[in-house]
Amino acid sequence: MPRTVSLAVIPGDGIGPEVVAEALKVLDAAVGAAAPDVVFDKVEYRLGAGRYLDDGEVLPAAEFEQIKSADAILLGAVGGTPNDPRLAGANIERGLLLKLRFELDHYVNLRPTVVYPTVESPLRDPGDVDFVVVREGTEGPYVGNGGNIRSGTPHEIANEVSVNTAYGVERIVRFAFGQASARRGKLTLVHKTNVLTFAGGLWKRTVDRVAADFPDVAVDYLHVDAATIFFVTDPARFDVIVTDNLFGDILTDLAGAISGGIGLAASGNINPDGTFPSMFEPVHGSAPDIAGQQKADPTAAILSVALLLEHLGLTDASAKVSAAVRDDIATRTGARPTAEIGDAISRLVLNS
Ligand SMILES: NC(=O)c1ccc[n+]([C@@H]2O[C@H](COP(=O)([O-])OP(=O)(O)OC[C@H]3O[C@@H](n4cnc5c(N)ncnc54)[C@H](O)[C@@H]3O)[C@@H](O)[C@H]2O)c1
Ligand SMILES: CC(C)[C@H](C(=O)O)[C@@H](O)C(=O)O
Ligand SMILES: [Mg+2]
Repeated sequence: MPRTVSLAVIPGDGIGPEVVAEALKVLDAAVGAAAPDVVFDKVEYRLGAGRYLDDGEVLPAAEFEQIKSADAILLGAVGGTPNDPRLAGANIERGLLLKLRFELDHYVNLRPTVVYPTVESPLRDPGDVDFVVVREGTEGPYVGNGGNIRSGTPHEIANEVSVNTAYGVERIVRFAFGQASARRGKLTLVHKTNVLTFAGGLWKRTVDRVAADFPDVAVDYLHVDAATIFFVTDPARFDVIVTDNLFGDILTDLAGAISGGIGLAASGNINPDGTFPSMFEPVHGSAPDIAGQQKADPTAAILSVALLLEHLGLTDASAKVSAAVRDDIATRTGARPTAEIGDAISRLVLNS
């Protein structure tokens, strides 16, 4: 009996559909080559800013229920041009993307960074860079715990309060220790404990306590501002970084930039207990400035497929995708259209 995997596909807006088309090409190639007994049953959902502008819907309940029952989700990118007034009432990011992450309890936002030896990194000599940011995905300043008074007046007061629970911090910290233990045994907590003493204190105490269960892991701490220095001057020092939702968001765009471009940065929004489907997506957004021009690098979406395959236990297929990306990057000389990159990586997968 073939195994069937139901995959919800949300191409989204801007470059989202362009990069997802290439990611699916590579997925099909990898599954054909390394997991021929697995059938991917893909269902596409047209969600995002474009859909909202068409019919006013952000995430209809019926579609959400279907997505929730899938085995996994592949997402391109959602959102329009930043600050487009037509989207002000919708808040696609919160109403769609964050709703999926929160409702599907994607408390692990896993964002790996590798600087491939031949890649054009803006760093002159990045060294052997291979780290993973374990970003908390369901708490922090992202929860919408805020409000304002006297809106629009010179006396407006706006609050956006970060929520950090002992339960939420402990589960992400434990996951990060597990990752470090399986990798090179080094965990760096990144926070801002010198100023955010309440939230930072909880994170620091949790790391110190959980450390006792992982004697094989060496623990380090950096304030987030200092961490940005080391991302540029010595990124090879990192193995696993654990941090909150907002710091993790910012650090992983920087990680993408140092690794040779945001078009290379993949991510997994993971529900480790498997109660809900995990969601895989590039770190980048819908890039309205280059949309529709075949200028987007689909590698981040393709590497997100590698994370998806690994999550589903299809490790050979996942390894083929990662190896094909590595080989493609090794021969890159200049800009290529989006589809050409997807075709080249698919060929490498099939020939491996
Ligand atoms: N996961 C998501 O769906 C997601 C993530 C980030 C931003 N967004 C949304 O996307 C929209 C645009 O956001 P932004 O401009 O801040 O960030 P962005 O990541 O879309 O773009 C930032 C810069 O990176 C470039 N870039 C991004 N992806 C690229 C790729 N694959 N290849 C080559 N260049 C690439 C863009 O051209 C742009 O110059 C906003 O609506 C934002 O909210 C969505
Ligand atoms: C679009 C936005 C809500 C999202 C985030 O902040 O998490 C994005 O920047 C990301 O990194 O996935
Ligand atoms: Mg981001």
